[in-house]
Amino acid sequence: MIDVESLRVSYGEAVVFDDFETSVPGGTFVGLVGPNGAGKSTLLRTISGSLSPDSGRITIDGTPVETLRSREQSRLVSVVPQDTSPAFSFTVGHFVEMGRTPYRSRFSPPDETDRRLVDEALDRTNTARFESRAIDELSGGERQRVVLARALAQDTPVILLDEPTASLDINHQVEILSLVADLAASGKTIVAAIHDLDLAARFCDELRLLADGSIVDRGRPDAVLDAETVERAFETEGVVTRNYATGTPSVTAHPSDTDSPAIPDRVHVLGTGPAAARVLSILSRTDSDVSIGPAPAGDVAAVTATELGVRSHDIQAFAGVDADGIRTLRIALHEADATVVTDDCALLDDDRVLSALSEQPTIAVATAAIGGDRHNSNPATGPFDRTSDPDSLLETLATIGAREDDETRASPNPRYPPL
Ligand SMILES: Nc1ncnc2c1ncn2[C@@H]1O[C@H](COP(=O)(O)OP(=O)(O)OP(=O)(O)O)[C@@H](O)[C@H]1O
Repeated sequence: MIDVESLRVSYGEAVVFDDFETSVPGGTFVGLVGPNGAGKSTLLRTISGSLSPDSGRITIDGTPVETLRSREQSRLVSVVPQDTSPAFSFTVGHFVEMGRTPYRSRFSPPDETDRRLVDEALDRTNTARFESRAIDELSGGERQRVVLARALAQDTPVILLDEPTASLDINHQVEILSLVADLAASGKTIVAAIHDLDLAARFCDELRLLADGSIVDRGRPDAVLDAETVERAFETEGVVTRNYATGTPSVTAHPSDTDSPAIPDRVHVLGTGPAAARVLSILSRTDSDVSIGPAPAGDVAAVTATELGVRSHDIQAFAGVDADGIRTLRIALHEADATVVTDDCALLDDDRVLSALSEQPTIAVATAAIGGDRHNSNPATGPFDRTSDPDSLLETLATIGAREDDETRASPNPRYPPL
């Protein structure tokens, strides 16, 4: 258990923390997230004892960190720093063995326990094959895993990591964070500064969201990562949805864009699956009133709609659209100023749906590039203009908005310029 009380830390005149408090329960993996300069590294450095606070107290399992001598500290806390470039050229084996220094007298050779812990650490971080190579000849990602191996060999109850996945490829990111989560599950207390919010949400037991030296929110990842809190901390607009593979929150930041084109007030979306979900996510960044449906309940688009607060006309999964569904669709279309349909939408095979759509300004989004299930390339699919790039969708919608101002919707089947 780590306890941080009334902490004040400054670099010269610049105060980073003032009267800062937090705690990390034993055996948990806590992620420090937040914008650049929030104080994540400073907090890690202070907990590890490498930076002295102006005032306040940090205790680990009840022992104040500042009262510990360096060797005692190193038996309690290991650190994987952000910058892992070593000052000297050691072999990987020798470097990892240094993790055992706090337990050995200066000139004694490594004993059986040292050897076993070093081997285990090399094994668990998948770095045993580098054992005899010089550490400064490894890639940044390989070196990062070796530095984690040293921390494992150090065998401390607390491990602090500053951006442990920064230079790792996606496979090793997941591998290392799974390992860190396993270590927490086996009783270690872990605090890691992590920039990638999706990875933090996926692997951490809890988050501390920091901004400007304060905790904006703390708790389980899905409680902390909501759009409003993320916007407040990062000062940018964000959309929080669910990662369907892992079930954990997924955060997409959208820079506040004051130049985004004016689009129609009400936009209806017809489609299912990831492509329609993406369209919803794009539209949810605008001021438009967005609706979707009919979409099968439980479909990724319907679920995303709920998460984004978009109105959804659900139908039972796998059920076709009955007369009631068509009526609902007609009403939704009538209420909307424009409709966006994904071209993999199975309902485009239904003549009643096509006829309803052709009375409206409609844009068909080609979905092959964005996870569409079924590329419907039949030009007879509909009299709609197509956008092949979903990111240009807003511009195309803006042209509809502009035309709507000039023309009435009197002409059926209106044509709009393709992108
Ligand atoms: N050695 C230093 N000397 C002076 N100011 C520093 C020093 N290290 C950090 N700071 C300042 O302290 C504040 C907190 O920095 P810190 O590195 O802890 O933030 P962070 O949340 O880890 O940021 P990042 O996400 O960019 O790594 C920042 O304003 C930073 O400029």
